[in-house]
Amino acid sequence: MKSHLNLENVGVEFRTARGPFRALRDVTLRIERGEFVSIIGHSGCGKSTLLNVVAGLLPATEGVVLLEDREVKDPGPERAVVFQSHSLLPWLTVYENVRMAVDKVFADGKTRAERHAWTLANLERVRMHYALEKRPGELSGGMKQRVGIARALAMEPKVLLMDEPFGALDALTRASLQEALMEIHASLGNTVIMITHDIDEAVLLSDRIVMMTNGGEAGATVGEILAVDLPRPRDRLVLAEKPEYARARAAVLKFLYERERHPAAA
Ligand SMILES: Nc1ncnc2c1ncn2[C@@H]1O[C@H](COP(=O)(O)OP(=O)(O)OP(=O)(O)O)[C@@H](O)[C@H]1O
Repeated sequence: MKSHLNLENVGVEFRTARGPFRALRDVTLRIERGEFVSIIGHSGCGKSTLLNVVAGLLPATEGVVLLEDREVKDPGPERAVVFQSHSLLPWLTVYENVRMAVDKVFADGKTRAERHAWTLANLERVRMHYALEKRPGELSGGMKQRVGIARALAMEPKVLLMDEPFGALDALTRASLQEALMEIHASLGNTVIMITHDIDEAVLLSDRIVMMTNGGEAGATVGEILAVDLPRPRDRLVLAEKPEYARARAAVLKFLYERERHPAAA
């Protein structure tokens, strides 16, 4: 039986001035509807490349990505992406940035009044409804990320793809956005794939953590997959006391550390 999202033997080779460069090989992943999956691995191992293939922004050289049995070939609103640095349009207000996406996706499906209400509802979800008229230049990094998340959610994506969404934020803002993301995930049940460098973040948020090998000449692939069996809703302070949390954390740390010492290990 196929899963909701299937990556089947995905490989990516880039053409460069110095000849072909193999970034990924043989990545096979099955992700269920509503699952929260983190991707972790050393810098440059191919995490963004993998996410871009799922987003439809980059074609796979080999293999396929199937979402509900349909092959992913192009970007689409059912796979919304949130990047590390926000990608809001600076000349539009907070409201307009989200409304534009809503208008694009629901041009036929919703009336003007419904699109207005939907825009506000998504900004409320990330607690940015009090800053509708501000422009990105007037917002903090955390606020911009909130608007980016609202815009992605407003498209009602089947899959939310996040490339180090909180990487550029201070620890407190990061924690508050992690809380917001957990609430949203609990209420909407989206499938989420998130790249992170932060082991605690991965354990706190994920159902499974996909650990990537470094690749080297041969290209990176899935090394290990760790299931995080911690009950939800999760409270970071309570979790910190749980042996399962410490076990999961140690397993990821061990994987990354061993890859650091033996970079070529598959
Ligand atoms: N367009 C491209 N052309 C050639 N090589 C590329 C291209 N994009 C990425 N690469 C190479 O592919 C490899 C994987 O890059 P990628 O950005 O996916 O890594 P990453 O794991 O997301 O890194 P980081 O954690 O530092 O963001 C790197 O060696 C990178 O230099």
